[in-house]
Amino acid sequence: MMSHPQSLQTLITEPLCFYGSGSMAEAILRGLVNRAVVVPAHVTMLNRGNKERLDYLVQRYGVAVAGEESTRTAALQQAKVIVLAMKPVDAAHALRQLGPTLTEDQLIVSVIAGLEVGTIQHLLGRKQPVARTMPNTSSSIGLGATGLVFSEEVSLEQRQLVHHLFEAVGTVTEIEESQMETLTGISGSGPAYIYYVMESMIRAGIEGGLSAEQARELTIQTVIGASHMVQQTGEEPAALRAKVTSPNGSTAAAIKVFEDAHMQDTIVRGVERCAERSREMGAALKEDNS
Ligand SMILES: NC(=O)C1=CN([C@@H]2O[C@H](COP(=O)(O)OP(=O)(O)OC[C@H]3O[C@@H](n4cnc5c(N)ncnc54)[C@H](O)[C@@H]3O)[C@@H](O)[C@H]2O)C=CC1
Ligand SMILES: O=C(O)[C@@H]1CCC=N1
Repeated sequence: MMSHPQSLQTLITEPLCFYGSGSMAEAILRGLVNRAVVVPAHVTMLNRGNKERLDYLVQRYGVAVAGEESTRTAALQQAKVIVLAMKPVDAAHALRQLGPTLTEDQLIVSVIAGLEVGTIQHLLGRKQPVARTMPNTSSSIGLGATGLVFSEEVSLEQRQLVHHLFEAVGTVTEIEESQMETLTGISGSGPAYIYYVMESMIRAGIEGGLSAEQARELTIQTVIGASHMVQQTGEEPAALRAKVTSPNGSTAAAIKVFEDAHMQDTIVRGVERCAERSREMGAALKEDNS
């Protein structure tokens, strides 16, 4: 079941700590702050010592930051929810260090691709409550799509809190953990595929003589219109495509070029490869002894 953003947001008052403050952490933070579901002063952002980045986050969002080793430890200890938002390669070391400092009511929310609930608990060295999520960067404008799995240690209140967090920035789909990599291939990485198509359309527009601005605006409106059509009409994309494609017309000519290049199969293979790569990253983390 997919749950949708709520019009009346619940204010999250529990102290949150983003352990890793890069693109994904900022996308979630921006969505939460824009929707006023968190008190920025109750949110602490950590990184490995990039002070400029932390200064920017303070100025832009009014959050608290912890750049020094001592303040980092204190921020992690005080947080009710710790959002793991570092790159997979940095996660094993960070989790091993974090484990011994945790109390049992602290919730770990991971956004890290491939990192399984069992691996998180193994690296922490304890059966901590864990929510494994796969959001995407569209969370920053409230249009994210987040996949979600809970460990059995997560309480009802903690489940609700995680739903509130991610429903504030988009839709939430609770799934089985075995489906997480496929979901990553669709919605976690999916924005990049759409940008890739948009880049190609804009390039073709410019090469055909439109101004860069015209090509960009026409492409944006076309992508917005097409996705809203699928959502609002409830029709299948294939049926909507058929309505655009007059027999022997210009669209049919374009689709023929795509089919000759096996584009659909290529996209399916890309999604499958993304899922496989997430599994590879998860396996590497399982074996990481750093
Ligand atoms: N960018 C995206 O579209 C999505 C990313 N993700 C996941 O989000 C995670 C982060 O990705 P990005 O934000 O793109 O990476 P990023 O490179 O922009 O940010 C990573 C952050 O982690 C910090 N960090 C690393 N090790 C640390 C440590 N030991 N202590 C404190 N801070 C530490 C870095 O300083 C940096 O602030 C990844 O695991 C990725 O799988 C998930 C969904 C979508
Ligand atoms: O490329 C990555 O590894 C992350 C996971 C989903 C989107 N970006």
